[in-house]
Amino acid sequence: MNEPTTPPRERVLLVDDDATVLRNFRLCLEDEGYQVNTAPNSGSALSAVSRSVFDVCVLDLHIGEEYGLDLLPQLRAAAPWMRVIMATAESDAAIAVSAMRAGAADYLIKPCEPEQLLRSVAQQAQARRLERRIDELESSRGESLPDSLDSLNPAMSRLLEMARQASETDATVLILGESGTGKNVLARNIHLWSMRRKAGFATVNCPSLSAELLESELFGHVKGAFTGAHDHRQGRVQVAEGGTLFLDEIGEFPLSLQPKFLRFLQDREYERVGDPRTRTADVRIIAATNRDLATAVADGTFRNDLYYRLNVISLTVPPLRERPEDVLSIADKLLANLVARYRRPARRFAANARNALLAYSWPGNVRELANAIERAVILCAGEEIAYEHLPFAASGLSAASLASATPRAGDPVTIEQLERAHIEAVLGATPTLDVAAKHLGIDASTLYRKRKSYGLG
Ligand SMILES: Nc1ncnc2c1ncn2[C@@H]1O[C@H](COP(=O)(O)OP(=O)(O)OP(=O)(O)O)[C@@H](O)[C@H]1O
Repeated sequence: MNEPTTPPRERVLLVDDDATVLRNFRLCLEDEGYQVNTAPNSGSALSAVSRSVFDVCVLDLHIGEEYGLDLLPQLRAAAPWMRVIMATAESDAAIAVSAMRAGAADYLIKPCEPEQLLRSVAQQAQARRLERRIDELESSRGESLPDSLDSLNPAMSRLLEMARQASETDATVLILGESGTGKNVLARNIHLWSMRRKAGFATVNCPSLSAELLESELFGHVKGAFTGAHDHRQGRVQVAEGGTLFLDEIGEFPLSLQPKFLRFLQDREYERVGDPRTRTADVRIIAATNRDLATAVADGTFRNDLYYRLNVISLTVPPLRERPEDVLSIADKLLANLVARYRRPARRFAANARNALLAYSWPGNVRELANAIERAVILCAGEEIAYEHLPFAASGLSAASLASATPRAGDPVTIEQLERAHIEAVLGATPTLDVAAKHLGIDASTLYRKRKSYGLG
């Protein structure tokens, strides 16, 4: 049976002085769903690992005049969890052994085929995923809910109360709100508060798949139903039997599949792809989106009848800037989790860090806050996280200018910050993801991943 096809989310750093190699490796990995950054020399590689958290690094042995083996221990010291793949030429193959002794996880002989690069990166990404899973399980032992929810903000408290009430019924719930506000977390909590908690919670990520693959992901298929269907496969609906089916980013659900999904929503009846037998399912449905579904209905990209079927109980999660009361308590909770995960010494925030966390407007919501704290936990060598450990300091922004900061070309900001601002502006000025992707000159799935990683709605 095939595994569900979720794109990898690992972050990969490519270190090489050859721009063509960087470009080719980057495209090849991005096509598979990795988030990729490149560094043409040691200085920018070390600066990248001090700014972001990478899971895998592909490090060339000769970076111009510099020697990859000299950089390896520095990278290992700055990011001990990062798995380094040493790239060497055939003639340097013996050096690969020294690299492995110095802590490299694997080596790659260049020039290599895309499949070899992908295989090696996938192995290391898989190893990181397993390590993270073990860390998460260890740090959540004894806790009943992941990211358990509470709030000091009146609007958010009301929303949580409604969500608790809804969880006692089987009513369909539609969760709305900007990207990164915690819609996934709320959906999972509703499941855990409900009578269905002992059964499965299955997520379907609507935009990451074509209509054909999404149909098979949801409802399953039989062997030979289409080219590539080598095995029978149960769908997410069946995985969620007795429990909850969560449709993330329902606003991107393909129009052609909406009638079949509407019927499923009404009658809980469906057929696997390639199998005429009608099956019934016992699942509770939760859907989420950061799109304005009423506008999508008006544009003709979302069916009216499906919208009304989904919109039985709708919960709109407020953006973080509208619930400043929650920033520090979420930050403290994230700090505790991340410190346990990375085994770092940080225990609290200094006053200047707390003030900066409160002053910033968090356009990427809780996801941006979580990223900022993850980075700070890694950078902070002592017990107290200070202002300089936060990303604002790396951008050269004063605490006073945080609330209104929009980076422009030439500002002392990273390429990622500029890219984020540009993507945000283009998304705001275009009607759909496809049109925005055309403007940006990238494909829609790359834009989808970038939007997610930057926490943009
Ligand atoms: N109350 C919370 N406490 C701790 N972490 C949280 C909380 N809410 C959200 N997060 C974290 O913030 C990140 C974003 O949350 P989530 O994926 O639920 O947002 P979302 O609104 O579903 O985003 P998107 O629209 O992009 O799918 C996750 O890493 C999640 O664990």
